[in-house]
Amino acid sequence: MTAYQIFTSEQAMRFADEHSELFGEHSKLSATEFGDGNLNLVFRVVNDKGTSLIVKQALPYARCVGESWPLSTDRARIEAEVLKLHARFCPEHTVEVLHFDRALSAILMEDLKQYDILRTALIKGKQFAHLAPQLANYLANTLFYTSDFVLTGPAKKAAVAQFTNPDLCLITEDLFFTDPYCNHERNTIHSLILPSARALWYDTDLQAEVAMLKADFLSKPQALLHGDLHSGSIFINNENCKVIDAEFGFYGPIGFDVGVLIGNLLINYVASPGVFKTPEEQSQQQHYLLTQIHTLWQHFADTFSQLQQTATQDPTLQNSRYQQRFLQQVFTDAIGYAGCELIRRTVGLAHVADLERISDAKQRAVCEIHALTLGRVLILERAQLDSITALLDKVQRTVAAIAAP
Ligand SMILES: Nc1ncnc2c1ncn2[C@@H]1O[C@H](COP(=O)(O)OP(=O)(O)O)[C@@H](O)[C@H]1O
Ligand SMILES: CSC[C@H]1O[C@H](OP(=O)(O)O)[C@H](O)[C@@H]1O
Repeated sequence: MTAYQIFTSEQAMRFADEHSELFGEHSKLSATEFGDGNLNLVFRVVNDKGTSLIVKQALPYARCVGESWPLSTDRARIEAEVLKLHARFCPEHTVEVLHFDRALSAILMEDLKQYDILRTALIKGKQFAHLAPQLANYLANTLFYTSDFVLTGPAKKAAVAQFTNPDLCLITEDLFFTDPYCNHERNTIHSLILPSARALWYDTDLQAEVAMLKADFLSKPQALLHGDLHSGSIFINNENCKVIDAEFGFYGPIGFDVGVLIGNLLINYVASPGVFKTPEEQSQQQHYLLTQIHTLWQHFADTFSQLQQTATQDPTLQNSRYQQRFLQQVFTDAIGYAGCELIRRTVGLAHVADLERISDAKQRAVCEIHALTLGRVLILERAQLDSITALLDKVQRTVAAIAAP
């Protein structure tokens, strides 16, 4: 067993060569580190015929901060095991893991170089009709087949233990639910929105609802979540979507995965006036996003409900009234988590390009205030938003009301 060491390009290349037949013998390999995420090293290893693979290695600290933020490298095991399990239930939309080395905390996986990162595609205004149905499929299958509807009590408890992920869950517990609602040094707040950000620190009604959502995140192990399904964790091209980066995976509330994804589509929605030049382009993009959110929820709910009716193993959970109530609660939870994602990506530590790339500071501030206002409304009013049309109507009305006060 090789002891852990941080890979150089040369070592990443050797790792890929040792664990894949793909390159063949006597291949001339080269490797480049090109990771742009917050946590890990990502290398692309290529041979002289252009065949390539990805090596991802967990550092013993958070890449975006440095050694002052130590982090367990066990996250690489979690990532590899979540991806492999999710691939069992939805292989078409999960990146393929080819090899995992526990000692080196390194994963060898397929290179999705024929795809674009969804966030980049959204910012460029690229539209794909298959985005929502495919991701709904991914969510419904991975979440249903890892839940109590299918697993026996003992199997579920073993799975919860296998995917206990304290370090990465703590990041979400802090960055998602705590920091944005207080004057925390980790926050990054652009000066023009300081009054709106500061209002969050004294908003006890909002803080009470965020506490409810956090308590569920801490104590509702419904299914094996991806745990960080933002638009930088999804690759897309003209035919397909694939999900990567499952290191935040753990057993948590199903609405969290659904909500983070919806939240990211809504971030692009509020950023559209700053990203797109003409009002036509903006409204086309916003229309596209609302249609995708509608399809995402509808397709997710239909697929999940179908699975509940046909594949539930536990006889008690076969009750149809229980199954409908379960799904309705997932929807309510998802709206709340979407609201939290809008807020934390605007004033927390980890910002996103949709808003950050808006070069005009005043325009960016307008979009950021829309994100905070919409996030707050979704968190506070989630229990009243009882259908996807009610949600989308609320999104449009809320943003229009701030745009034209
Ligand atoms: N399988 C892959 N194929 C192609 N590029 C990848 C793959 N996995 C990661 N990347 C690239 O590396 C970047 C960072 O990967 P990610 O898994 O998000 O790292 P982190 O965990 O540090 O956030 C992605 O934005 C993407 O550009
Ligand atoms: C210090 S981690 C901040 C932030 O980064 C993670 O995303 P990613 O690894 O995809 O860049 C996650 O969203 C964390 O909240």
